[in-house]
Amino acid sequence: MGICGGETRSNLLEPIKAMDASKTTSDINGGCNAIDDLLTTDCDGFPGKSTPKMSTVGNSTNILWHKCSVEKSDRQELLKQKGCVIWITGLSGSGKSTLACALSRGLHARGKLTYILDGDNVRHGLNSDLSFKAEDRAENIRRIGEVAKLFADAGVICIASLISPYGKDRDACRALLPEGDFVEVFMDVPLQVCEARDSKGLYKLARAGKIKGFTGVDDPYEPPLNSEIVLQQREERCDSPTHLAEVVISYLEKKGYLEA
Ligand SMILES: Nc1ncnc2c1ncn2[C@@H]1O[C@H](COP(=O)(O)OS(=O)(=O)O)[C@@H](OP(=O)(O)O)[C@H]1O
Ligand SMILES: Nc1ncnc2c1ncn2[C@@H]1O[C@H](COP(=O)(O)OP(=O)(O)O)[C@@H](O)[C@H]1O
Repeated sequence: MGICGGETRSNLLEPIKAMDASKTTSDINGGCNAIDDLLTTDCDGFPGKSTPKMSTVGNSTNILWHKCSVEKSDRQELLKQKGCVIWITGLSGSGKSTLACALSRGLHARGKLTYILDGDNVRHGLNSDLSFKAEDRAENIRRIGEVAKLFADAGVICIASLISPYGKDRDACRALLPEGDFVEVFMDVPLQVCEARDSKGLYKLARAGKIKGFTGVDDPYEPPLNSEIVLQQREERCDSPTHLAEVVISYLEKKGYLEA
């Protein structure tokens, strides 16, 4: 990749300079002081003269990480919040989607940018190729974890709500993020309560043998042991979704995620 036809070096620098008057060109370009430096290093906007070190990740060979001078901290400053992932896990019917929505509403009302990745919804598109067998659930969780990481890097408070039944897969998603940025919320609702709610009629179908491998019925759910937040609901009617959302919002406030 080279400098595009008609664009001069100084043309290309203008948007960088205009971006943040408080930063020096050196700050913005990660320590590159002169245009000649820019041309011999991997700073963004210019190709390096030296051969860059290529990587291999999984089956992707000869790939190169491109760094940009607009960083996560810049986006967080713009949004006046810190990007993170709220990972809501629990049985079907435990109230994950309801909490995700109440949380999004509560944060939106405080001027905070959120985005929900709901298992059910993501399975309508990106993950529509995945079934509910163990390896597909693992892949569902992995992909949602990776997408959530991108949202957090964008500075967004990303709310992932999916059953995510396996501890190993949840922990792998946690490991994708910096310490503290993955907040696991366990909807600790007994199977009997979820089954009594049965808002989609899926438990009934599972008990009748019409859905095979339904979580909690004939497929496992591994309760998390070290969640940042545990929301216990022992009866069908207990804390309102708004109240539960407030518990999560208070946690985020205390940990400094609602300011840049
Ligand atoms: N076999 C089986 N087991 C569990 N759930 C099932 C199944 N088949 C379909 N559904 C519906 O899919 C929703 C769960 O999708 P997830 O992506 O959250 O599941 S997982 O994390 O991959 O286990 C789940 O939604 P929620 O009720 O919101 O959890 C169900 O609507
Ligand atoms: N805090 C709550 N108290 C009582 N009922 C709830 C609560 N949260 C959700 N519900 C009800 O439980 C059912 C399942 O909620 P849902 O959010 O769809 O769960 P999940 O996404 O875990 O399957 C719905 O009928 C919903 O109205």
